[in-house]
This record gives sequence, C-alpha cells and structure tokens, in this order.
Amino acid sequence: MSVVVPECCDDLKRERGRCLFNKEELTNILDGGPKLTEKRRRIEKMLINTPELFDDVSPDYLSHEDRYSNELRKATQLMTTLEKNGFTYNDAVTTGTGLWLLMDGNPLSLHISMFLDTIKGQSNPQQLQEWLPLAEKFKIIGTYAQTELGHGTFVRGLETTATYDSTTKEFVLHSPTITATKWWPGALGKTSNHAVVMAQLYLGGKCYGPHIFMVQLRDLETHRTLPGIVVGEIGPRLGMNSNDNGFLQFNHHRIPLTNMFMKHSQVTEDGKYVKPLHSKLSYGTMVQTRVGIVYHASRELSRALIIAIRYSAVRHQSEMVPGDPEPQILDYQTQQYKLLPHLASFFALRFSARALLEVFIGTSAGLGSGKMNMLPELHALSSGLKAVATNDAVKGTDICRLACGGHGYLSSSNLPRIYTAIAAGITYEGENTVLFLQVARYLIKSFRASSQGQTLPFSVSYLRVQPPSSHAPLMSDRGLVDALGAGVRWMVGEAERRLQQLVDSGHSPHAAWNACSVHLVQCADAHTRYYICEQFVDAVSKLGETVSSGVHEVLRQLCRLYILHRVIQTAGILLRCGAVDGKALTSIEEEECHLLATLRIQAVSIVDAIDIKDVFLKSTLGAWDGNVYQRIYEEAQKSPLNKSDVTQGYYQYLRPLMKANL
Ligand SMILES: CC/C=C\C/C=C\C/C=C\C/C=C\C/C=C\C/C=C/C(=O)SCCNC(=O)CCNC(=O)[C@H](O)C(C)(C)COP(=O)(O)OP(=O)(O)OC[C@H]1O[C@@H](n2cnc3c(N)ncnc32)[C@H](O)[C@@H]1OP(=O)(O)O
Ligand SMILES: Cc1cc2nc3c(=O)[nH]c(=O)nc-3n(C[C@H](O)[C@H](O)[C@H](O)COP(=O)(O)OP(=O)(O)OC[C@H]3O[C@@H](n4cnc5c(N)ncnc54)[C@H](O)[C@@H]3O)c2cc1C
Repeated sequence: MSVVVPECCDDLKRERGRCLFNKEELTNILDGGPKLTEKRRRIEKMLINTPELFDDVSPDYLSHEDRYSNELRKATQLMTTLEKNGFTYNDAVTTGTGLWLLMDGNPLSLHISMFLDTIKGQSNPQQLQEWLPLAEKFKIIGTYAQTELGHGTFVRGLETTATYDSTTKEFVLHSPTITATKWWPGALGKTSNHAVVMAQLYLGGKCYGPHIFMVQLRDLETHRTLPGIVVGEIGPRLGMNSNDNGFLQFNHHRIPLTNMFMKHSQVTEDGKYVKPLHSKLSYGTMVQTRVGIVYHASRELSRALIIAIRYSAVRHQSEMVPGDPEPQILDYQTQQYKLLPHLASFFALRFSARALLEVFIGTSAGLGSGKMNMLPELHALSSGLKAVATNDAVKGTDICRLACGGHGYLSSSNLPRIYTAIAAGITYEGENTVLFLQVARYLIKSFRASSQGQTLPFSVSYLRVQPPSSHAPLMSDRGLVDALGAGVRWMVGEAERRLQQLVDSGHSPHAAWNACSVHLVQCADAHTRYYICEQFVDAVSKLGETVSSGVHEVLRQLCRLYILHRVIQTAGILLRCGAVDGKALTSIEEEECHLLATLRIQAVSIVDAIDIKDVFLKSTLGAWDGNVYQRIYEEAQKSPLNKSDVTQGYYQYLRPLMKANL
C-alpha cells in the first residue's frame, strides 16, 4: 500500500498557511531527535508497505472469535515484518506505530512487554540464557499472570501458592480457592503457552511472600493445556476485545526448582531461602511497565488531539455574529478551552516521560551495582506519572470526543476505540488511586525526614521546611511553578498535621491514614503535576538554546498554557496558602484566554507536527485532507446492514408486528 498525500481541503490549507514555525524541527523534538524521526519513518514506511497489517473489515463487524483471530494474524505479521527488516519489537512499541496498528488489544503485547521484561529483569544468568532466546524468537509465548479474581491491588494478598518439595526439587503450584484464580492477564486465555506467575512462596511450611515463577501452560506442539492447569478467556470487556484476557487455575501443578526467577532471591536445593537486597525487586516489571505507560498515554492522547483539532478546523457550525458565515468551531473560545490545554498536556507528558525514563535508566544501573537507595524515588515518580498520564489521557480523549459532537461518537472517528483502550490504563498496572497513595506515603515520609533535617532526594527537595527564597517574579513561568510548589508543600504539611492530630487523639496510624486519604491522594496528584511543570519548564528552557525561534515560541506558549491552567485548577489551595492572591488569579485567567486565541492560530500545524499518518490515526474525522463528510459517508456504506435494502429482521419481527392486531 503506498500512501499518496492528498490535497487538503481549503480550511486546512488556510490553517497550514498560517504556520510560523518549522514543523520538522518540532517533530524531531517530539521524537527525541532527527535520527529517531528518521527511524520511525522507516518503520512506518515498512509497515505501510505490508498490506496484511491493515484491516479489510472493521473489528466492529466481526464475531468475538474472528476479531481475536484477525488481530492475532496482524500481530504475528507485525512481528515477522519487523524481524525480517532488522527492527526489534521494541522499535514498534517505542515509536507507537506497531501499537496503533494493533490497539484493539494486540494478543502479543504482553509477550513483547511484560513477559520479555520479566525474563530480562528477574532471571539469573542460566535462566536468561535458557529463556531469552526462546522468547525472543517466539518459540515460547507468554504473559504476566499476577492478578487474581480476589486480589489485584494487594499483591501480598495473592492466594496462589508455590510450595517447595525438596524430595523432588519441584514447586507445587496450586489455586486453593475460586478467588485464587488468575484473572485478567492479557493473552492468557488462548494465545500464551507460558506465563510468568506471581505466587506465594512456601518453604518448610513458612510463607515468604510473592515470588515469580516461569510456568508452561500448554504443549508446545499441540497447544493443548497441560494436566493440572485450567485456562480460558474471560469474555467481553469495555474495550480491547481482540485480546484474549484470561483466567488460570492450578491443581497441584509441579514445576522444577529452576523455574523460580532467581536473580534477586533464591531457593537452594535443600529448601533454604536467600533474600533479595530489597524486598520489592520482584516488582521491577511493574515499575518498568509504568514508565512505558506514561509514553503510551501521551501517544494515545496525541492521536485524539490530532483528530479533534483537525476536525474543529473543518467543521463549521452556527453563527458567531448574526448573518455572518458559519465559523470553524475551533474559533469558539469554549472549543479552544476544551482542546488546547490538553494539547499542552500532551507536550508536558512527553517531556516528563523522557525525564522519567532517565531516572529509570539511572536507577536500573545503580541496582546493577547493588545501590538500592534510588528505588523508592523511582517507585514514587513512576507511580505518580503513570496515574496522572493515564487520568489525563482518558479525560483528554473523552473531551476530544465530545468536542467532535455527534460524529465523535462514531466508531469510524476512532475516538471510542482510543478512549476504551486508554481507559484501561487507569486500572491496569496499579489502579491510579492506589498508586497515588504510594506517592503520598513517600511524600509524608520525606516531609517528616526533612523536618528532622535530613537531605531529600531531588524530586521532593522542594518540600524542605525552609525553602530557598525564590527570586523569580510571581508571574514568570518559574515564579508560578514555585507558587505551585508552595501549594504542594502546604498541602503535604496540612496532611501531616491532620495525620498527627488524629494519632494524638487516639487513632491508630492506619486509621488516621485512611481518614486523611482523600487529601493524601490530592497531595500526590499535586506533587506529580508540580514535577511535570518543572520538567516542562526545564525542557523548554534547555531547548531554547538550540532550536529556532518559531519552534521555541510555540513550545513556550504551550508550556505557559499548561502552567496557567494548572494554577487556575489549584486556585483554592494557592489562595489558602497565600502563594497567589485574587488579583494575580484574575490576570492569570485573562492571560489564559488570550493564550488560547494565540495558540489557536497554529493549532493545526502543531498537531501536524506530531506527525501521525492517516493509516495510524484510522479516523474519518482526523485525516490529513480534512475530507470528513465523504469519509464518514463511505464508512457508513460498509455496514453489513447496508448489504441489502430490506433486512431479515424486517420479515422476522417488524412485518409481523405491523400485521398484528394490537
Ligand atoms: C504492547 C505493549 C508494549 C509495551 C509496554 C509498554 C507500554 C505499555 C503500553 C501499552 C500497554 C498495552 C497493553 C498492556 C495492557 C495491560 C498490561 C497490564 C498488566 C497488569 O496490570 S500486571 C498487574 C499489575 N498489578 C499491579 O500493579 C498491582 C498494584 N499493587 C502494587 O504494586 C503493590 O502491592 C502496592 C499496592 C504498590 C504496595 O502494596 P502495599 O502497600 O501492601 O505495600 P507493600 O507491603 O507491598 O510495600 C511496602 C513498601 O514497599 C514499597 N513499594 C511497593 N511497591 C514498590 C515498588 N514497586 N518499588 C519500590 N518500593 C515499592 C511501598 O511503597 C512500601 O514502602 P514504605 O514502607 O512506605 O517505605
Ligand atoms: C484491560 C486490563 C488488562 C489487564 N492485564 C493484566 C495482566 O496482563 N496481568 C495481570 O496480572 N493483571 C492484569 N490486569 C489486572 C490489573 O492489574 C488489576 O485490575 C489492577 O491492578 C487493579 O486491581 P483490582 O482489579 O483488584 O482492583 P481493586 O484493587 O479491587 O480496586 C477496586 C477499588 O478499590 C480501591 N482500592 C483498592 N485497594 C485500595 C487501597 N489500599 N486504598 C484505597 N483504595 C483501594 C481502588 O482504588 C478501586 O477504586 C488487567 C486489567 C485490565 C482492566
């Protein structure tokens, strides 16, 4: 399939004619450099030239089984195409391209992410040597099986047991109750023949907590389920229904001793336990996936924004001035207010995802040499950013849908599918409220440590009781970010005060924690957003030295909008702690409205620079040419109900009803 870039409609031509910055330069920044843009485009070209990767029929018109088979067909084709052309699966993931072709629930996504990552991150050298080549070449296909019917969040509460039998040097895996059934893992139902399984380790009658085991589930020749294992698919879900999320039960199923992942903790042949350097090292795959999800959420949000902003430039509705031609809906301030702060969020998340990845890489390198001290900070940052990124992507995507009016509700807009896919991100890989509470624990601990004079890690250093006096004027970017920091400091101080007050009045620390948890979640959210603001300001100011003035100006405006919007959202707190006053807020609100109008002028060009091709957007509303109505009409013709003028349903139900004597 070759892509011919069509002439765009007059509205979009006019929009693009107003561009005052170098789009390619902005694209390079978003990709992480010109080389990465070039690589992404090579991958895209290769994928676009593989017609088997594209749907002939929308998954909406397929049966549950055909939908799965079709996605599996494309997923396997994607993997072989990448392999043959010298790319890795990771390339397709990190560029987003592979995901966009398969984001109806790719049945190989868990294999190429959490299964492979667990093998890489949790194996000892022998295990790595044995399993990695098999997994990389798809000789074994796996998933990450942790969540159970009874417990997802509370990993320590999992019920699946792995009991060591030193006489045979085996673990016996067992699901003692219905609630111990593994439930949810992607690709577990029908695709995977292996799984990495989280189970409670029992040695000599003593429980050592959750540990990870490599378990074969199906015969490698016949694909039949092995004895002692019950496995199946869990049925339809809100979205991503082309995946085979599954269930799994063990009935005293035996696996060799060597199938416990032994990089961090070990069990000896005679059943002795060797503990890890840090008790949460076995949660490493979850942390790594959370880092990936921040990127993933920003990419999905960007797809929705491209669709909604292009559509808003093409769609004309009502009269702004009586008797005048109908304006583009993007000219309405309320439409700008719906979309442009989310456009700013996309950029903020992209820069923060990059900063988080650096922390992840630094911490992982430290772990390699036995340094565990950065782990709590990585856990807090990855938890907070995963939660904010998915919350904002879900909210932003739905706003994009709403901003497209009725047509946003059409499947062919692709907004419903983007929404339902990213909506799962709020829940999977750590439910967001739960992750925020982890961040809050870290904040309270840090606040208390700081009160005792201890030095704080970089991401929380602003919580110091005596902050360095800020010299930045309040209305500058730095000044406003400092004000936001003062707000978080006040919130955390307030949370700590309330916790202490409850404990002093006789509550247990745990009861006090629960009684303050709404406020604690707000602290965690505010802290993470403060971190995001800092990363955005830093990134834009660093780029200022290297990019052209047009691009720098656009980035500066987006960053400013993000900060102003955040200040307005936090107004109540900032007023209470005295970081801003009413007069400042009024001028911030006015400036935001002014900025919306400024950014509106180049909004289409900004989303063009995100550079996602039509074949990956898959939207009747968001295509490059803006030929919206023709595309919507043509998609409707593909409905199976339009194959005949009169449907079977007419003869079966409608006609008898019309003929009945009611
Ligand atoms: C195609 C895909 C390719 C690539 C992937 C890349 C991007 C993703 C892109 C797309 C995704 C698309 C498809 C994938 C779809 C779905 C995949 C989904 C998979 C899953 O959902 S897997 C299951 C995930 N489950 C969870 O996340 C469970 C959440 N629960 C927990 O993590 C923990 O139990 C909890 C709640 C954090 C902690 O529980 P608890 O409070 O009971 O504490 P503990 O006693 O356990 O902890 C005490 C102590 O330890 C600290 N701590 C906890 N966790 C960590 C950690 N990970 N690291 C460091 N420290 C940790 C905790 O804070 C306490 O510290 P303190 O005592 O306060 O000092
Ligand atoms: C599409 C999808 C794909 C998934 N893929 C996988 C996979 O591949 N592998 C896998 O193992 N799992 C997978 N999961 C499972 C997922 O990780 C869990 O659903 C998730 O961790 C949440 O756990 P839960 O469902 O038990 O929710 P619960 O923990 O029961 O949450 C329900 C409610 O209780 C609240 N709550 C729970 N604990 C607390 C607390 N301590 N404090 C305050 N509030 C609390 C939550 O905030 C939430 O509002 C997937 C889930 C989905 C939806």
